[in-house]
Amino acid sequence: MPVKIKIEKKEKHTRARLGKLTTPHGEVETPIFMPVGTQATVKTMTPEEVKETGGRLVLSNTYHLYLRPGHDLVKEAGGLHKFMNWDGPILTDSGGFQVFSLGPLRTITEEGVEFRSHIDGSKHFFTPEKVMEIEQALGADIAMAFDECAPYPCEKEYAVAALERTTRWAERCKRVHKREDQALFGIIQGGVFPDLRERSAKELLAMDFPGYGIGGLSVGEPKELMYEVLDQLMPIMPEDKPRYLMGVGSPDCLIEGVVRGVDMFDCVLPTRIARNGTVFTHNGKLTVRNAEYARDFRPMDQQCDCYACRNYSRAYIRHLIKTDEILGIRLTTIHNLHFIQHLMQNIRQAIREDRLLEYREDFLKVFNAG
Ligand SMILES: Nc1nc2cc3nc(NCCc4ccc(CCO)cc4)[nH]c3cc2c(=O)[nH]1
Repeated sequence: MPVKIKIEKKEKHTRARLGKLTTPHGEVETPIFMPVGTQATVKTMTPEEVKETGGRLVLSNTYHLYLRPGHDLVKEAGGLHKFMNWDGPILTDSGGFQVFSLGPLRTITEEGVEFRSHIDGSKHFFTPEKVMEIEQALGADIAMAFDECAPYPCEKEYAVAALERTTRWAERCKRVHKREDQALFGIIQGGVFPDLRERSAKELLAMDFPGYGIGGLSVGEPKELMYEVLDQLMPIMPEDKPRYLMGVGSPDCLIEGVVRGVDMFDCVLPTRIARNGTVFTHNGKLTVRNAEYARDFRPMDQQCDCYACRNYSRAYIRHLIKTDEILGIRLTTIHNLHFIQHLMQNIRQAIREDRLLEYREDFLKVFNAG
């Protein structure tokens, strides 16, 4: 059993759990936020810097690495860990979300998805079997099944068809997945329809995957609707398997997801907005590139002890970003990753002390007031 979760403590007033996720590349604490390294790098960060901010498990992406540099090249390099010099656990998403996001550039059939590369328009065909070949070549500790992520909004019939195909493709993934040191996670679909979510979960739980992604969310639906789907879905999830809410999220969504029993999260948000010159602070978001900070010699967040906040001012970081100096987005990235990991550390401590609801109230009162 290469990947398993051990629940250390259940929070008294919520469904939140404190756990330890064991993988072939080490053990990590949950709830966990996983920085996204789509093309085998957490953008602008060295692996040491990712670790320094608190990152322990990083994501990479099958679709992107298949297109560039190619999974065969990564395999030849000794696999993803060696290639990107990351000695901790890695999770690869299957590309289900990417190929479905290509819109008109893709054709879905029962066999698989024909799509055109977003880079050069060349034609490719992903089947569950092909995606398993790619993920096994990349060698992540956790590989996500090839699924069909229904858009939001969509007709219930569409969500049914996507759920049913996702179940059939999960079977096909499981049948060809042979790598013993890699855990294959199923992905639950079903759109925002509680009955479909329950059906998708039950069909995939019957296949006994070591962990489960909750897909089809954070695709444009209102946050309250996502929370409602989780309220209905989480009670039927097994206690002893990791629950991974894919593509989430912002600080409020992370807290709300943990309250509802989610163990694992990933999102490009912290690193993406950092490159646009926006950072999280305990008072909410701050766009440090704005003119109002030109002569502001305070740190980005006066309550933050990250490398960027200990050594540089808003004025300096704004100057770097305005002049396209690469150090600027490196500093905002370091800060945002540190901010999110520090939030997860506070959440884990609040679970230990059975005061997660108080923590949620205190954090959001100040964060949302900003
Ligand atoms: N295989 C698979 N992967 C997924 C990845 C996802 N990622 C999301 N949401 C991410 C949304 C997202 C995208 C960009 C930004 C930055 C904006 O500045 C923030 C969030 N939902 C997702 C659903 C699925 C899914 O069903 N199946």
